[in-house]
Amino acid sequence: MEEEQVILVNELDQQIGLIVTISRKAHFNAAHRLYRKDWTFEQNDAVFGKCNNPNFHGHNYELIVSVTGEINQETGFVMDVKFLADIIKVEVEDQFDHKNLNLDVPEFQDLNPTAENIVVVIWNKIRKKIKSELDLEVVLYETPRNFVTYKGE
Ligand SMILES: Nc1nc2c(c(=O)[nH]1)N=C([C@H](O)[C@H](O)COP(=O)(O)OP(=O)(O)OP(=O)(O)O)CN2
Ligand SMILES: [Zn+2]
Repeated sequence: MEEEQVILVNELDQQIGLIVTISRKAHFNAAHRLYRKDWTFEQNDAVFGKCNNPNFHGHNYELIVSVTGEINQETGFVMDVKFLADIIKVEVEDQFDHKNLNLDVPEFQDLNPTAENIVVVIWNKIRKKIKSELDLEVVLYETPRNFVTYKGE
């Protein structure tokens, strides 16, 4: 019995200082139009092509949110993934899902909703809700073949 306890303590000791990444997937469906308000239709057409359709078009966005940090010795968590899921729901899904990004989402009133700009907006919203000692990375798939990554660097 005593021998078992010693082994257990040693195993726990080995976890100290280990850095682990936890990830949570999410998705939202949204419409957008890529264009600049200060350009003519022709200028926008030349740069953004079919994405400049004035009647908008939509994507099934997929998200992978990753948090990296030290394992808490008491809980065994980097952070509770349920807590991360709740942050994503409130900060991203509730704000973006089934919305027109250009018309419905304040962050894109004057910001072109490209995948690059969307991932930075999402990162900033989630960053505010995560402990400062944890690192955050967000990967956003706009289509199954097009995706962007932002780590705040
Ligand atoms: N750098 C970026 N380029 C493009 C973005 C972007 O956000 N950043 N966005 C678009 C459009 O939103 C467009 O709707 C993307 O769709 P599409 O070109 O149809 O992408 P697919 O992966 O479905 O296309 P395939 O070529 O059939 O693989 C364009 N560019
Ligand atoms: Zn698009």
